[in-house]
Amino acid sequence: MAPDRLPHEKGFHVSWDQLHRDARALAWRLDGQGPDNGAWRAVVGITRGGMAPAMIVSRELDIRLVDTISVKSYNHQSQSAPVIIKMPDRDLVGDGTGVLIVDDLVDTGRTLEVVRATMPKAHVATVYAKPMGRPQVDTYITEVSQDTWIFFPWDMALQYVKPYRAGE
Ligand SMILES: O=P(O)(O)OC[C@H]1O[C@H](OP(=O)(O)OP(=O)(O)O)[C@H](O)[C@@H]1O
Ligand SMILES: O=c1[nH]c(=O)c2nc[nH]c2[nH]1
Ligand SMILES: [Mg+2]
Repeated sequence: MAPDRLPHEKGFHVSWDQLHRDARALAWRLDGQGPDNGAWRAVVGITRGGMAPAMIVSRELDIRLVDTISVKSYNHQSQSAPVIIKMPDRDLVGDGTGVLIVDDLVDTGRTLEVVRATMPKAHVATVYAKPMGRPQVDTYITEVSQDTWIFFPWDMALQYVKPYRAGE
């Protein structure tokens, strides 16, 4: 008998193509929503996962001022307290007015809590969101359940999979 469940049923696997489409959708949602006649001043990507969507958003919205904030917290799937190990240029971001902070996803919201505290007036956008972290995000595209692990294309490789009904 075939198993009731596919392997990784609670895994959400994102291809480069899917990420590109979802990050573009995020950009289009943010278009015209900035505080200066709809414009955004700068993008700050949260390293490392936020760098790919930050690049796509800044490209779509023609934002040339792009910086990063580096946060370390997860080691594989276990999290410790997030620590900021590199700040963006303070003269560029100020209190965050007109700044778009971009990350690939919010899970518990701990990373964004720490980042928000450094730029309280910034707008926070992620491509994916889990319910616990949603209050930390102003704009996101796709929500997945809390017990789903999102697998990003930079963490995966194409490989052979056995047929669903493998011969005994
Ligand atoms: O909402 P949270 O529970 O804080 O988790 C979300 C953060 O975790 C991941 O980053 P990670 O710390 O794995 O680092 P990376 O981006 O360098 O891979 C992800 O890219 C988010 O930044
Ligand atoms: O690749 C990842 N997928 C996730 O679902 C996740 N949650 C926190 N950090 C994460 N990293
Ligand atoms: Mg990250």
